[in-house]
Amino acid sequence: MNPRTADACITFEDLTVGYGSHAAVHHLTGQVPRGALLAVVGPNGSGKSTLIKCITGLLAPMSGTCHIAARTSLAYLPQQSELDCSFPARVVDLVALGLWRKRGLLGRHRAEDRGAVADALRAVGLDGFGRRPIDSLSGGQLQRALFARLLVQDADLILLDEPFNAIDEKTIRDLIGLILHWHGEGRTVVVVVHDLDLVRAHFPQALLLARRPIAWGPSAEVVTPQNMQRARQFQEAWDDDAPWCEPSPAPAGDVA
Ligand SMILES: Nc1ncnc2c1ncn2[C@@H]1O[C@H](COP(=O)(O)OP(=O)(O)OP(=O)(O)O)[C@@H](O)[C@H]1O
Repeated sequence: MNPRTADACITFEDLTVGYGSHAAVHHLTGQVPRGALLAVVGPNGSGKSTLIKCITGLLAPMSGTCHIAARTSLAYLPQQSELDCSFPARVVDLVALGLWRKRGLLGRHRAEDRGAVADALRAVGLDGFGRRPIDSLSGGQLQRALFARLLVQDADLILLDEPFNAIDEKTIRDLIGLILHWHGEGRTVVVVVHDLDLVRAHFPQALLLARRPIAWGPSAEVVTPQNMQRARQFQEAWDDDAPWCEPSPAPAGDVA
């Protein structure tokens, strides 16, 4: 096991996590240093969302540990399919939810908060959309509004689960720009991504999962045809009804 180092933001020690008695991610060991920009990749059902949920604390480890450095504030954007945006709220209300840690859920917003929300809407290209009901937004506009909420949340660790799914190319480019900006500010950003060209182009580090870690390190070394094929083979051969597995050596990551 890797010792926890001072600059680690997230430390996994032989982490296994899943649902009921079914493990979805097995034996993950490694560290995500503060300030890393990490893409989590892998075939469908390979455990990417499960890992993100474990980092947020929504899912407890079945064995091993997932440790977040002390005093790390965390922001999480689930897949859009997990969000219910049918309730009657305006775009400004959705974005202002990012302030709840500062103000509490029912806290009164100050002029500076309204300014922060307006700045965030401008930064994501939604100037003038504040009073629109959220159920009137397109998928791309909604994703921009959710990124505005992340902006006002101002977290040290940002977790994004498939933020580019079903989003037009211009919006993807703009959202990538925001992610790179957060990276430049020294925040730690972990993103589940399906588009491997985006990973190669913009993400310095990648973790390839297929129910267990297949590779972890610089994206150019991880996202290779050989590794992707290994991941697909491993995923296809996976038996969900197999008995509890024994620990096996797996690549440990320590990304910079
Ligand atoms: N709530 C749940 N209850 C039981 N099993 C689940 C649950 N969510 C996911 N799983 C199972 O855990 C495994 C990993 O799922 P997960 O959603 O983490 O994969 P993923 O890599 O994010 O997939 P995708 O790319 O399709 O979003 C799958 O076999 C899935 O069916």
